[in-house]
Amino acid sequence: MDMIHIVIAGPRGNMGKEAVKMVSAEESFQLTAVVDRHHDGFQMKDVEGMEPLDVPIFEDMEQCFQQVTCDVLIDLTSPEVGKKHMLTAFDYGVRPVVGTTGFSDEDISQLSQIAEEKKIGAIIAPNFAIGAILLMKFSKMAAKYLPDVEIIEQHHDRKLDAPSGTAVKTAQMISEVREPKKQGHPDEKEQLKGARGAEYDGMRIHSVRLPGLVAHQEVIFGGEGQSLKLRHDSFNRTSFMPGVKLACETVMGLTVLIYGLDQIVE
Ligand SMILES: NC(=O)C1=CN([C@@H]2O[C@H](COP(=O)(O)OP(=O)(O)OC[C@H]3O[C@@H](n4cnc5c(N)ncnc54)[C@H](O)[C@@H]3O)[C@@H](O)[C@H]2O)C=CC1
Ligand SMILES: O=C(O)C1=N[C@H](C(=O)O)C[C@H](O)C1
Repeated sequence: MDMIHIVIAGPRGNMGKEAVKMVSAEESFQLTAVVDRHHDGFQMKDVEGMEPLDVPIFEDMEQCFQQVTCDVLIDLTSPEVGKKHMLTAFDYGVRPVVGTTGFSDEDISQLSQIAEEKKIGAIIAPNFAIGAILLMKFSKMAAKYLPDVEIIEQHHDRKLDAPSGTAVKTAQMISEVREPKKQGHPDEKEQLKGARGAEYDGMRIHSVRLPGLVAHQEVIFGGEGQSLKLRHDSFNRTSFMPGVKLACETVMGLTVLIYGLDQIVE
């Protein structure tokens, strides 16, 4: 396989740090730069807390793409920043692999349209962990038979977006197979606002935020006299890295945007 030149945005974040380790350890990947909010002009090895690598740091994505070779941009920042980074990547013919969550449906369809027009591959993956992808697929399978479902996602208390990207994607996948349905009693009233969680197409999503958690999701199905619970836990961020690697390899052969690794993991 040809060497894949990679730039990582958000290299000091929880996910970015793991991605730097994974990319720099892979023989067929070369980390050519990182894009950080600070430390423009430094090398990673000169910055405390960064890996001791001879890799340049840029604060500006355009300058980065003008100065280093890049096939794939891995973005692990925030939705506003991630969208801007994707648009810049498309301008420079670079394929984005985006783990950042919190994009709206409009963002995704706008970015898909640009990728299609420019024939540049892109992947937005709300969850890179293989177990979480299987949880989404199993949930879709179960919802055909047990259409009453509630999603409970639990994350660390530094998370900015709620509900999680994974919970939204799970609800979207379930919606593809179940008849539109409003759950619970038709006359139910929330005595305390938010008690029934967020609503997605009649389904309820509950978001828990606590220190000590990483990323966890339960999908609970209810039927007459029975219940089915599907659960996935990420206990650390290394759990996401095989999916990031797979996305970087796969995006090289794409000419459209793929939303969700469920499209790739068959
Ligand atoms: N798809 C997946 O499997 C996963 C996705 N995530 C998502 O990834 C994103 C990042 O998560 P964490 O690493 O936990 O967050 P974090 O807050 O630890 O890291 C985000 C990093 O982005 C950096 N950043 C912000 N603006 C920037 C800019 N303009 N240029 C360069 N860097 C910038 C921040 O300085 C920070 O270091 C979130 O949206 C989260 O939901 C997190 C875990 C797994
Ligand atoms: O912020 C996180 O940590 C995570 N975010 C993603 C999401 O919003 O689904 C993926 C995973 O749950 C971890």
